[in-house]
Amino acid sequence: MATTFTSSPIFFPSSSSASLNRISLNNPFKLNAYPFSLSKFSTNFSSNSCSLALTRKHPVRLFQVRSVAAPVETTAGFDEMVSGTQRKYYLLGGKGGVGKTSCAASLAVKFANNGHPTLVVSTDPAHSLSDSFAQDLTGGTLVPVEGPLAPLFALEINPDQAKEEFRNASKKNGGTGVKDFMDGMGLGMIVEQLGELKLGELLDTPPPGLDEAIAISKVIQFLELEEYNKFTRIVFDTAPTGHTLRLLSLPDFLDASIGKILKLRQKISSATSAIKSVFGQEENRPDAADKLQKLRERMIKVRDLFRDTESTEFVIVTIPTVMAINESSRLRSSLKKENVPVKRLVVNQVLPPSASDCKFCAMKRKDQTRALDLIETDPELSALTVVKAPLVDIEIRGIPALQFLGDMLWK
Ligand SMILES: Nc1ncnc2c1ncn2[C@@H]1O[C@H](COP(=O)(O)OP(=O)(O)OP(=O)(O)O)[C@@H](O)[C@H]1O
Repeated sequence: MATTFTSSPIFFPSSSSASLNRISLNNPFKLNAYPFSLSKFSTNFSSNSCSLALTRKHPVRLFQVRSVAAPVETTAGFDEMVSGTQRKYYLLGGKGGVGKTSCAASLAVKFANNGHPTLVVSTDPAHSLSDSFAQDLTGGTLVPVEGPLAPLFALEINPDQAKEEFRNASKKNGGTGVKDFMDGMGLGMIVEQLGELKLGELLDTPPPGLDEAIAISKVIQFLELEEYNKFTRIVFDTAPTGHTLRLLSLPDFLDASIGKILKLRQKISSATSAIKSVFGQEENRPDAADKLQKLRERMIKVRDLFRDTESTEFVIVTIPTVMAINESSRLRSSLKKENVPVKRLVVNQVLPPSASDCKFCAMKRKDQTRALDLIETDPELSALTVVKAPLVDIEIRGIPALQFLGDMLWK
């Protein structure tokens, strides 16, 4: 017997009858990878919504359909993004709250629906992947995302845990613990040299961006594992702009610090056997210096990854406000200085055209147009491919909503 119940809204890209007409009564269509056939259809254009009854074998599902913005004209060049099976990395970043997670999640879903085994990673200390996918993806390990056609996995890096590992490795090799120990041994000169490194203090009061650097180096560590070989697309949902900018210079800084520590460690360990024991020479225990050396290598990989034009692209996400666009311009300038490849600028939450006489909307649209015009004259942004995504009238959460956003955005 058929059952009737309400489910989450499904979305169609336009309020126009043309869009809705595409669904004809006898025409089965695919929703979230399941075949449905349409049995009943009623509209109410005055409230911008309509109801559908969808039949899948016996049960009847009732959906609310909201009409939203017309699709945007500029295309992101998704064909180029999706082509090839060699691994590609997409880092999405921008000002806080502009829709980085929504855009990153929608891109990951689109890659997976196009056959790429995909990994979406959050390195933002304030994770929101679970909220965006409406699935529990926490835990700091690979978690499968239910819904897309090809495998999609999510990884939310726990920055505190990653930082703790780093702190432990470096303390054994010249951080505050060793400094205190050698101070007690009266090794003044070495203590002074260690003082210069200031790594202990750095980890006690980390500068913004350090979490992000360590989280990304943790991802690199994961990528060395065999189970990660299958991913041909890796999408990063990064922390807001400020973090990202500082992050860019951190790998070099940390690489230099770790390099110094390793050199110093070599000098010290040959000086006295007492000091040697501090650095963990016990049998069956991995040498802390090896761990530190690995971390250093990963930092170099992070730095190289950011700058590899063949495999990596940083996509700037913004919204049509003067403040956000100015910030995007500064971000692009810094990324350019650091040789990080950028080709696309996503302008999210653009008000769709409307025939209504809403004064607030008209003012807001004018304001957005002014901001959008800025992009055309901005020396940093004007050369980028600008992709606009409309502001939709409900929150983007869950796979169907991300598919909907992705289909408008990544074309
Ligand atoms: N085009 C859109 N239309 C309507 N709502 C949107 C759109 N894009 C994003 N949102 C909503 O805006 C909110 C913020 O989006 P999101 O979490 O993706 O931003 P963020 O840049 O990742 O934020 P943060 O900087 O806090 O990590 C969410 O509630 C999301 O559903």
